Amino acid sequence: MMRNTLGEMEIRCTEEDSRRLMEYMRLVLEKNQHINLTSITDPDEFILKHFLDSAAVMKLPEYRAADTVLDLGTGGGFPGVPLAILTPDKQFTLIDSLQKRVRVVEEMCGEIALTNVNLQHGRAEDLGRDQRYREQYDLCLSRAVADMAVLAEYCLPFVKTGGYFISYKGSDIEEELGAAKKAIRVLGGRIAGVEAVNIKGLEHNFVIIRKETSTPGRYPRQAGKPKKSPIR
Ligand SMILES: C[S@@+](CC[C@H](N)C(=O)[O-])C[C@H]1O[C@@H](n2cnc3c(N)ncnc32)[C@H](O)[C@@H]1O
Repeated sequence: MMRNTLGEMEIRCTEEDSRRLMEYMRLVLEKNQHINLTSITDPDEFILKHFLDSAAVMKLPEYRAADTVLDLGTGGGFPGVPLAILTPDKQFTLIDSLQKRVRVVEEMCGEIALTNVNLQHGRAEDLGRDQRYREQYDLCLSRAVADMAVLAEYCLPFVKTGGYFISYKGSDIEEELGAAKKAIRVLGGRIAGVEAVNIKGLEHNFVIIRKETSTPGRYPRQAGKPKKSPIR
């Protein structure tokens, strides 16, 4: 079902890619018994919500154009790991603030011999001020991490001017997006578009933000602050 659906979405998935994705699912479900990586344990649902949903971004030109991709708040490796499997020509950095998850995802990537992924433990607010990460990426992705205004402060500092931040959001985003407009602008971004996707009845939106100007040096604020008092 996975390869057929990816084919319908015009996303290339070789037999080897498919084998690796299935092995990654097996590993996640196995590790999930000891450390919380996902609430989804049914294989069909896992394929839909973790693999197909993650891969849907591949049809966007802003994704295709990127060489370096950051996944902020990757959790069990989503969307970063499936994307790294399906687009081996891109370099991925996967960040999460929970060290145990980072270690396990790193181990699982090793087991499926993924060479285009780097795992980094840390909070967005700290790494976004670190010159090794700040404004180094063509594209930053994030799924299910925070509200849009908070997410803009987590993600935009990592993006090069001229690059993009794409957020995976649900179907109802107007209010959230309206409340994030100021934050996006202040951090150097501009909403370039919202792309609706429907994968086998699963509806969501990609919010596409272009980084127009460099993020002012005072952002991101110290750890905890963006969530506690989002820029409004
Ligand atoms: C609900 S999980 C989503 C995981 C994954 N992106 C997915 O869609 O399945 C949110 C993740 O974001 C991480 N996170 C939350 N705040 C963060 C921050 N400020 N910096 C880095 N990671 C953060 C959490 O540790 C958690 O693993």
